[in-house]
Amino acid sequence: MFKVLVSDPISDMGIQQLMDAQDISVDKKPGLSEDELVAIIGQYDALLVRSQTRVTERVMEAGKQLKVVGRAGVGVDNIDLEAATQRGIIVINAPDGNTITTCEHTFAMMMAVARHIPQAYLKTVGGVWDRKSFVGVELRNKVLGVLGMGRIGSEVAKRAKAFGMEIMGYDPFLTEERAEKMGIKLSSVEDIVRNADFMTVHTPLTPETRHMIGKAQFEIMKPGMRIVNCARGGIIDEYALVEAVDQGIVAGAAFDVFEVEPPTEDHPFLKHPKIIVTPHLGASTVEAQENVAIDVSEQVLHILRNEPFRNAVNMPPIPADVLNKLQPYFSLGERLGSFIAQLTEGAVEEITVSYSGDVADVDTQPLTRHIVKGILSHHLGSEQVNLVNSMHLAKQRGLNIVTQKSNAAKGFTNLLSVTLRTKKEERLVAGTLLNGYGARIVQIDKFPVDVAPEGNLILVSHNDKPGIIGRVGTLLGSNDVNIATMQVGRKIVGGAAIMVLTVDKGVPKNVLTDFAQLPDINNAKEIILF
Ligand SMILES: NC(=O)c1ccc[n+]([C@@H]2O[C@H](COP(=O)([O-])OP(=O)(O)OC[C@H]3O[C@@H](n4cnc5c(N)ncnc54)[C@H](O)[C@@H]3O)[C@@H](O)[C@H]2O)c1
Ligand SMILES: O=C(O)[C@H](O)COP(=O)(O)O
Repeated sequence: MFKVLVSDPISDMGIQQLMDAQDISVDKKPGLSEDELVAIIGQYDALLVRSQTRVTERVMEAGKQLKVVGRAGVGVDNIDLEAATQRGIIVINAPDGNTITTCEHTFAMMMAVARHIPQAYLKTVGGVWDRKSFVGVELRNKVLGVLGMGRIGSEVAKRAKAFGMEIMGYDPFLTEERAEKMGIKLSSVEDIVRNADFMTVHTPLTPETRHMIGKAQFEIMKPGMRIVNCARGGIIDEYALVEAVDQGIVAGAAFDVFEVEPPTEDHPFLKHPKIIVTPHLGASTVEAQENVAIDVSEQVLHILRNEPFRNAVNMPPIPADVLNKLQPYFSLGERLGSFIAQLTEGAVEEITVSYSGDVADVDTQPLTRHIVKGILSHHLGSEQVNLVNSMHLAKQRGLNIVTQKSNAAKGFTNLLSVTLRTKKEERLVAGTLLNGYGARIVQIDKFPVDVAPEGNLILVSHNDKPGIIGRVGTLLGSNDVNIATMQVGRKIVGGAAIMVLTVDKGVPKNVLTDFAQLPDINNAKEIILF
C-alpha cells in the first residue's frame, strides 16, 4: 500500500482517483509547518502540494520513503529540486492545466488597472458617487509588452489582439519566425520598456529574471506605463516599482504575486492608491484546480506503480519519436549495466557506452541513464539509485561517462556495448534485441556469445580444452545446481575461452571457489539479473 500526503488544498476531483485506487491511501493535512511536515513525511511515498508548502531539503531528508513530489500547478520554486534529485525523488508538475485561467486573470487585472475597478468599487460601496476620479484608458490601439512568451504569455498575446492591441514580445526562445506567425513584434526588454503602454510578465523566477524590471528599467520607461505581474513576485522589483509610481512614471500596477507571500501588513502595495492586488489567485478557478489536480494525481499514480509518466521537472523530457526508438532497449540497457558492474572488479573510473545502428540517430541520453542506473545500482544499492539521480550520482562520484556512436552495427540492427574501466581492469558487454528472441547478450569482452540477460548466470573463464564442460557439469550437479542453458565462446582453438551458464538457483560461494580448483578453469563469477 502506497501512502500519499496532500499538504495543500487540492481539488477533490483529482484526489478522488488516488482515493479510489486499491493500492493507495491518502491523508489530507493542509497547513502543516515545516517541522510538522518533517515529523510525519517519513511514512509517505508521495507528497502533493501547491505553492504554499515549502518542500525543503529537511523535508526531503526526512522523507525516507518519498518517491515523488507532485505540484498541482506550474511553479516549483517552493520545492528544493537539487535536494530531490540528489535523493532520487521525482518532482512533477501540472504545467498545462492552469494556463488559460491565469491568462484570464491577467486580463482581469489589466482591465481593472486600466479602469480603476477596485478603487471605484470601494468608493461606491462606501457611499461616494465619484465619476471624476476614475477616468481610465482603452486597451485598443495600445502597445502591450509581454515578457515571457511561454504557455501563458502566448495566450495573453493571442487574446490581446482581440482587444486591438499591438504586441511586443520577448523570450529567449522566441524566434523571428514564430513571432511573425503569432503576429507579434519580437523585441528586447529595453524596446518593450521604452515603447509599450502596458507590460505583463510571464517568466519563471530565476536568478536571471529576478528584478528584470528594476530601477534601471524604470529610468528609461515610457511614462504612463501600466504593469501587470501574475507570474512570480520578484520578477519586478517591488520597491523600485513603488518609487516609479510615485514619480508618475508608472500610471498603475496590478500584482497577483509578491516577493514574500503573504506580504507583511506594512507592504507598500497594500495601501497604494495606484496599485491593485490579489492574493495569488491566478490559478484559482474551479476548472484549473480540477485540471491540475487530475493531471498531477494521474502522474503520481503512474510513478508509484512504476509506469511511464510525464512532466518530471528534475528529469529532461523525452520526445515521442526518441522514446519510440529507445524504449524497447531500456530494460536491456539496465541489465547490461548491472551485468558489467557485477563482472568487473575495482573502483569504477570510466563508463563507455557505444551505440551502433539506427538508435545512434537520436539523443541516446535517456538510454544511457538506464545503463548508468544498472551499473550504480550494483554498487550503491537499487534502493538508492533511480532514473532521476543516476547521472547525478555518477557525476558526484567523478565517473567519466563517454558516449560513442556509429551507424554500423556489426550485423545487428542495433548494438549497445558497455565498457567499464576500473582501477583494476577493463571489461565489455554488448547486447541487442533479436527479432523473435528478445534481448540477448552477444559479446562479453572479446568473445561472441548468445545469452538471454536474465536470471542466475555463471560466467566461467577457462582454456579451450576438452573435458571442461563435463567438469563444470559434474561440479554443479554434485552441488544440486541445475543447468538451464550453456554457451561457450572462444576466439581461437585451444586459446582463452568463456562459458556462460544459466542456472535455476543461486550458487553457493564455496562452489564458485571450487571452480578455480578445476584444471584449465581460471575463475567463475555469479551474475544475477532480475
Ligand atoms: N499567478 C498564478 O497563480 C500563476 C499561475 C500559473 C503560472 N504562474 C507562473 O507564471 C509563469 C509562466 O507560466 P507558464 O506556464 O507560461 O510557463 P512557461 O514555462 O510555459 O513559460 C515561461 C517562459 O518564460 C521564458 N523565459 C525564461 N527566462 C526568461 C527571461 N529571462 N526573459 C524572458 N522570458 C524568459 C521561457 O523561455 C518560457 O517561454 C511561471 O512563473 C508560473 O509559475 C502563476
Ligand atoms: O505556479 C502556479 O501554478 C501558480 O502560481 C499557482 O499556484 P497555486 O497552486 O498555489 O495557486
